[in-house]
Amino acid sequence: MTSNTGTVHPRSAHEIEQWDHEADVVVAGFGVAGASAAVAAAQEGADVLVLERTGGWGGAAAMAGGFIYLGGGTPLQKACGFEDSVESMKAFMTAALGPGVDAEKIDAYCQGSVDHYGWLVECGVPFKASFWGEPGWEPPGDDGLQYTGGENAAPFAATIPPAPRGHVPQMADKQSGGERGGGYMLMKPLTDTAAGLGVRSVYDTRARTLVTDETGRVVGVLATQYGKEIAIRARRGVVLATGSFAYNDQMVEAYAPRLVGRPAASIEEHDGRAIQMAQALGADLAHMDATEVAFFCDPQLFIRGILVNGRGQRFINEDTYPGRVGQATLIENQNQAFLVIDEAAYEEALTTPTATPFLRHQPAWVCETVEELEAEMGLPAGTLQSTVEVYNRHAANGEDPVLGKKPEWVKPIGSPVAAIDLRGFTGGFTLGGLRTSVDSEVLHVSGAPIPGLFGAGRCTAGVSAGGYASGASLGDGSFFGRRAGRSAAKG
Ligand SMILES: Cc1cc2nc3c(=O)[nH]c(=O)nc-3n(C[C@H](O)[C@H](O)[C@H](O)COP(=O)(O)OP(=O)(O)OC[C@H]3O[C@@H](n4cnc5c(N)ncnc54)[C@H](O)[C@@H]3O)c2cc1C
Repeated sequence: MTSNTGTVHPRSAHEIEQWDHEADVVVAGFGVAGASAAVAAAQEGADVLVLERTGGWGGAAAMAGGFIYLGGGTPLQKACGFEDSVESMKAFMTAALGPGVDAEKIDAYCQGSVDHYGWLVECGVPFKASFWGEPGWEPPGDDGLQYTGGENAAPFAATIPPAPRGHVPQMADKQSGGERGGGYMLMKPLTDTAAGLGVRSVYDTRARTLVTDETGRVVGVLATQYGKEIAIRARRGVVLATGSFAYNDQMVEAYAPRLVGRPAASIEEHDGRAIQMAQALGADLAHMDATEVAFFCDPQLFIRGILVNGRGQRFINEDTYPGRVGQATLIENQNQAFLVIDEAAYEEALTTPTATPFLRHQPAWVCETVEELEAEMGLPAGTLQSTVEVYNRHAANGEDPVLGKKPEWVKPIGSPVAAIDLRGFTGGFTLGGLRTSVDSEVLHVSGAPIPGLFGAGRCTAGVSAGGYASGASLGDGSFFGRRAGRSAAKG
C-alpha cells in the first residue's frame, strides 16, 4: 500500500487489504505520554505496540530537565520537610495554570498525585530527597525537589500555603539536558518497564491517518515507514501521544501567534499531526492559545535587580517562577524586558551556583546615574527614574508594595547601575490540543468520546490552560498517559 500518505482524512477499515501489525492497544509516540500509556495498558494485560517516528524512544521528555509536577504530600516532599495538601495543590494549580483550567482534570491530578509518585518509583524512577532552594531554572546538582511555579512568591503565597512540587528524577553525572539529565532518568526506567511488560515498539514509523470501522470507531492507524505506507490494527484502542504543535508554523500562526519563530523546549517532531488526525474525525480542541514561555536569563541574576518593560516600568515580581516572567514579558509586554541592576548586585550574582551560567548576560549599558542610563537605553525621559525612585523608597524599608517581591530580595538600587538588554529573550511550546476527558478519551465536538481514540501529553490540552509551572508537562503527560493506556486497554 503506497497511496495517500499525505492525507489526514480518516480511512475506512474495509479499504485496508492487509494489516502489517496488530495489537490490542496501539500508541503513537514514545515520549512521556506514550511510554506511560504503554506501561499502563500492558499492566492491564493488553498487548501493546508503540509507533515512534524517530529512531528511538524518548521524545522531548528524554531531553527535558525532568521536573514532574507532583504534590499533596508525596514521600519526597515529606522527606525534604515540606507539608502539602491536595487542597493547597488544587488551589494553586487552579489559580496559576488558568484562566479556564479543566477543574475535573485538576481535581483528579491532585487527588492522584501521591499515588502517581508511587507508580513512578515502582517503575524505577529515582528521586533524591534533597531540596534546592535558590533561584534557578533547575538545580545545579542532583537535588530532587524545587519550587517550579512561583508557589512561594506573590501573588499566590499570601493566600495559598506554598509547597515545592517540582520533583526531578535524580540525575547521574549531572549535565543539564545531557544524556543522564532528569528527563532521561524518567524515560529510561519507563521504557525499560514497558519492555519488561512485553510492549513492542517500531521505530522510524510515522503515524499519519486514523482508520475507522463502519460505526465510526477508531480501529487502526496508517503510518509511513521508510517511505512506505503500513497499516496497524488496534483491537481495543489507539492512543495519540505525539507531542505539541510548536513546530507546525501554520498552526502556531493560527492559534498561538506570539510563539511564531520562537519554539523552545520541544522537538521538530512536534508537528501537530495527531491533533489534525483527530480533528479530521470531529475532535474538539481546547486552549490552543496557551503557551509555556521560557525567559532566557539566569534567575540568580534577575532576582537581584528589577525587570522593566519598554516604558521603563516594572511588570512582575522578580522572585517568581521564571516561566511566569517569560509569559509576562512575551504576552503582556511585547517581548520587551530589561534588567536594571547595580554593580554590587551583579557581582554578587556571579558568585552564586546555577544550572544556567550561559544565561548570565553582560550589561549593554553601564552608567553612574539612573537618569543617564534611561537616556542611553532610549527610554522616555523620567520613566525609569520614577520606577527606580519608587522601588528604592520602599526598598529602604525592605518592602515591595507594588509587586510583592519578598523582603529578602528587596534592596535599593545603587550606583554604578547597569541594564541588560533582554528584548526578545523568550521561547516556548504550545500547551493546547485535543480536548480529552478525565479518562483521556478524545472528545468529539459534540462532547461525546470518539470510540476507540485516546490521547495524552502535549497533543492534548492538559492541566495548563494558560499559566504554567515547570513539571506540568511531564506531570500531566505521565498522569493522563497512564489513564489513556488504562482506558484503551478496556476497549
Ligand atoms: C530541554 C527541555 C527541557 C524541558 N524541561 C521540562 C521539565 O523540566 N518539565 C516538564 O514538564 N516539561 C519539560 N519539557 C517539556 C516536555 O519535555 C514535553 O512537553 C513533554 O515531553 C511532552 O510529552 P509528550 O509525550 O506529549 O511528547 P514527547 O515526550 O516529545 O513524545 C512525543 C513522541 O512522539 C513522537 N512522534 C511525533 N510525531 C509522531 C508521529 N506522527 N508518529 C509517531 N511518533 C511521533 C516524537 O518523536 C516523540 O518521541 C522540556 C523540554 C525540553 C526539550
